[in-house]
Amino acid sequence: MSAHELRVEGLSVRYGHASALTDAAVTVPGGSVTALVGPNGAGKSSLLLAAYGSVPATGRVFLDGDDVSRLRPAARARAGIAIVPQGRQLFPHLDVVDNLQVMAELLHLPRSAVQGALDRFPILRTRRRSLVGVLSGGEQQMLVVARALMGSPRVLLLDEMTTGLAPLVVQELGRTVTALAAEGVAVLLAEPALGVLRRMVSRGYVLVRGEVLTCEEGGGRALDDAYRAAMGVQRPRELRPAS
Ligand SMILES: Nc1ncnc2c1ncn2[C@@H]1O[C@H](COP(=O)(O)OP(=O)(O)OP(=O)(O)O)[C@@H](O)[C@H]1O
Repeated sequence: MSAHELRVEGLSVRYGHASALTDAAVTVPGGSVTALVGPNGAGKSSLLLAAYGSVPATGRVFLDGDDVSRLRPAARARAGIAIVPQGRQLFPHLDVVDNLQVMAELLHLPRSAVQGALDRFPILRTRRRSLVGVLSGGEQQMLVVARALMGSPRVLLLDEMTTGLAPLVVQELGRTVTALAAEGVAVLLAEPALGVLRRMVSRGYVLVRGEVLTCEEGGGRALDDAYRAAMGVQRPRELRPAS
C-alpha cells in the first residue's frame, strides 16, 4: 500500500468582507479516515472546496507533496482530488449512467469507467436507466460517491456525506470509505456530528468559527470529546437502569 497525503497550509477563505476560514492547517494521511467536525457555519465546506479549488482561497494545498494551489478544479480532479459535495450536485433529469458519463468525460476516462462505477454499489446497476431525480436519497449519495471514485482518486473529500440518510446506508458508505482509506486514499470526512461514523475515524480536527482548534489523534470518541470541550458542552452522563 502506498499512502497518499493531502496537506493544506495557511488556507483562508473570504466571501466578500466575511471571513469563513482563517489560516487553516490540516494534514490528511492515507491509511485511515480523518474527520473534520464543527457546527453549522464553522467553515467545513469552505475548507473542502478550497482544497478542491472551487472557491477562491489563499494559502497552499499539497497533494503527495506537490503544490497544486494554482490548479483549477478540473486539473486538481485529474491530479487525484475528488469531492462528494454537500447537496450532491447531480443532474436530476439525466439517468444514472449519463451522470457518471459526465465525470468520465471531465476526467478523460474510457467508457469502462462508468461500468466500474456501477459495480461499486449493486443498487446502482439495477437503477442504471432511472432518472436520478427519482432515486432515493441513499441511492443518490451512493451515486455521488461512485462518481467521485471514478478516477481512482488519491484524496477523497466528503462533505456531510451522511446527512439525512438511513443508518444502513450510512454504514454501507462508511464501509466503502474505510476500505478506501485502508488502501491508502487520503480521506477527509466533514460532519457536524460523527454519529455512527465515530468508530471508523482514527483522527481528526475540530473547526469552530473558521479556525482549526485542535488535532486529535485518539480516534472518533476522543475527537468527540475534544469537539464537546471546544463547544463548552459536557458529555451526557451514562444512562443507568431505572431502579
Ligand atoms: N457563497 C457564500 N457566500 C457568502 N457566505 C458564505 C458562502 N458560503 C458560505 N458562506 C458563509 O461562510 C461561513 C462558513 O460556511 P461553510 O458552508 O463553509 O460552513 P460549514 O461548516 O460547511 O456549515 P454547514 O455545516 O452549515 O454546511 C458561514 O458563515 C456561511 O454563511
